[in-house]
Amino acid sequence: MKVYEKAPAKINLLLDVLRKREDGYHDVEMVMTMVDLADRLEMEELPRDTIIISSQAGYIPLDEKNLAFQAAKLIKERYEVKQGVYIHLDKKIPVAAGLAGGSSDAAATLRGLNRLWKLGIPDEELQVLGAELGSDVPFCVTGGTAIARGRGEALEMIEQPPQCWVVLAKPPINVSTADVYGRLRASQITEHPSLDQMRRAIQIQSFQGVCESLGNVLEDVTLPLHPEVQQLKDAMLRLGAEGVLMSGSGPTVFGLVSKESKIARIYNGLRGFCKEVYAVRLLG
Ligand SMILES: C[C@](O)(CO)[C@H](O)COP(=O)(O)OP(=O)(O)OC[C@H]1O[C@@H](n2ccc(N)nc2=O)[C@H](O)[C@@H]1O
Ligand SMILES: Nc1ncnc2c1ncn2[C@@H]1O[C@H](COP(=O)(O)OP(=O)(O)OP(=O)(O)O)[C@@H](O)[C@H]1O
Repeated sequence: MKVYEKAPAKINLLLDVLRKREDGYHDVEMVMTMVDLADRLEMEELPRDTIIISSQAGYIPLDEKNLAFQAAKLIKERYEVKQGVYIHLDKKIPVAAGLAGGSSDAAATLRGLNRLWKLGIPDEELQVLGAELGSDVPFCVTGGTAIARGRGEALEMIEQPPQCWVVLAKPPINVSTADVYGRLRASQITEHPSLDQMRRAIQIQSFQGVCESLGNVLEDVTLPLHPEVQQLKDAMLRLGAEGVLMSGSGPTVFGLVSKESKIARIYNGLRGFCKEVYAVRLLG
């Protein structure tokens, strides 16, 4: 038997860091939502007790370092599943981009294997399992739009933001999430984005309000290290995006656009100096 799952990318409309914790993680306040750019996973049961990962993407690990492998191993161990699984990852989300590609693959693996092996695990339990794999995984289990607290695992579901276009552009540089958090001095953050203002803008479905409330304190670390991220933000604004922000720890920048007629200009303008550009919708 085979099951299929879509693993969409996430963006952070807001990312604030409150404090560094004893365990090395940071307490955050984030507003997260999904966009219509997704990896596709195919999962097939194997009679042997083994986990095999394949992918058309040549640049991700296919062994136990792969988050889908780790998710399959975790669910097999916890629920004492003796069968094995073959997982094919059709990667569409850029890797190490700040779009939670690996986390979403892990969450999709948990959902898929729950169905394949008829385990009947409720979403909340999958989220608890997911938190063992990464801070973004619990949100990716259900998707939607959420305020995430704690280290990202404490979720409060909220309504969808007003529908719009999202242009994503990833400059050709690698950014490590651990390195960005490691360089951040939480006590020295002077400007915190307003969660209340973002929540209100979403509540009243104000696109302009959402654009005005975008904020990510990790930009304070990534932008000085990688000036090309700031250049991308400036270019997006110049080309007509109504709100722009770096997603997660970067380096991907997203621009929110209300009118389809503006997309071609922004897309073509960015393609001039950035190979990885996508124009997608928010996942409603
Ligand atoms: C940047 C975001 O992607 C925004 O959604 C997340 O905050 C990070 O989520 P993630 O990639 O799933 O992160 P994890 O795999 O759990 O952690 C990677 C590393 O980032 C740092 N980290 C992560 C989350 C957090 N709240 N505080 C941290 O300090 C830790 O050093 C950790 O070792
Ligand atoms: N299934 C997977 N897909 C992509 N990368 C993976 C996967 N499994 C493990 N990795 C490794 O994880 C690292 C981060 O990749 P990923 O695409 O998840 O980053 P990200 O989008 O920055 O995530 P986040 O936004 O959660 O910080 C890469 O170095 C990659 O080699």
